Amino acid sequence: MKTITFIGNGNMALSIAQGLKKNYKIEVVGRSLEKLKKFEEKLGVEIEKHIMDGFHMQDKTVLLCVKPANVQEVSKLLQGQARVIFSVLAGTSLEKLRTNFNTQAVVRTMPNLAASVNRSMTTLTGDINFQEEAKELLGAIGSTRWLSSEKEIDIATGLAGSGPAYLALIAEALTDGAVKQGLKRDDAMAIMRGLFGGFGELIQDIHPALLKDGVMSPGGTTAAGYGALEDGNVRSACMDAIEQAYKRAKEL
Ligand SMILES: NC(=O)C1=CN([C@@H]2O[C@H](COP(=O)(O)OP(=O)(O)OC[C@H]3O[C@@H](n4cnc5c(N)ncnc54)[C@H](OP(=O)(O)O)[C@@H]3O)[C@@H](O)[C@H]2O)C=CC1
Ligand SMILES: O=C(O)[C@@H]1CCC=N1
Repeated sequence: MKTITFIGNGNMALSIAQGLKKNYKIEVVGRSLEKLKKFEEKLGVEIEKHIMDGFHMQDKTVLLCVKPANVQEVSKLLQGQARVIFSVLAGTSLEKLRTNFNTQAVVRTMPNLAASVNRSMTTLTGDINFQEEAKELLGAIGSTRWLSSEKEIDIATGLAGSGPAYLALIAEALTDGAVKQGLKRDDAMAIMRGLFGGFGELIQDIHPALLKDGVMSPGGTTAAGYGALEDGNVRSACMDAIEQAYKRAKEL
């Protein structure tokens, strides 16, 4: 079994490790043995645990899962030259990764929180020689799409990386709206979850505009509600959200 070396033991590392644990041996490098043990407990399989300071990554296949602000601090603690680093760090350029880390190759990846349920939409870019390996590795946690530039992965970060948070806002707001009109909270939550489950399937094959046309009856309830969303500038706010997320990715 091939070994994947996670550097970082946070949420994203755990979500990805969940998807990989059946087909790969997992090694995790962190700052505290206690946290590494908790990671192992949550993952439910035995892992190799290593402290970051002085860790040798010679010829290893690394999944870098720390925060963008940790790059310099973390890189100073590591020794040896990695075979390849797959980074999940938002907005952190290939150049910055190559400058800080001793590695033969670098690929940027942008998974999302659905990695924990094997349904991540992960975008990829970087060393073209590792395109197939990146697709196979990150394909274990959902769908992948290789992009041809860093600009594109920074934009996609706003769409699919941050996207679950934006959709969660919509989900919570619609549920609150139903509660405000008198629906019980438990019922509203169950209905909202059913809505998102079915919508997730539908949107795979139908253009959003056609899906909307199919729901909206002349003079009906959907048209009434849709008008309120347009009055509230939801469309424009969604487009601004992607713009602001992209802008932020470039600053990281
Ligand atoms: N959350 C998400 O939905 C997504 C996140 N990402 C990216 O994933 C990366 C990790 O995010 P996430 O897992 O959510 O964050 P977490 O906060 O859960 O994990 C961060 C990890 O970095 C480690 N760390 C923090 N500070 C330092 C430091 N100074 N030196 C060494 N290690 C440090 C933490 O160690 P310790 O446990 O010891 O504190 C922890 O293991 C980020 O770069 C983010 O851009 C990408 C896509 C989606
Ligand atoms: O908010 C962030 O910066 C990270 C990247 C995408 C999702 N979470």
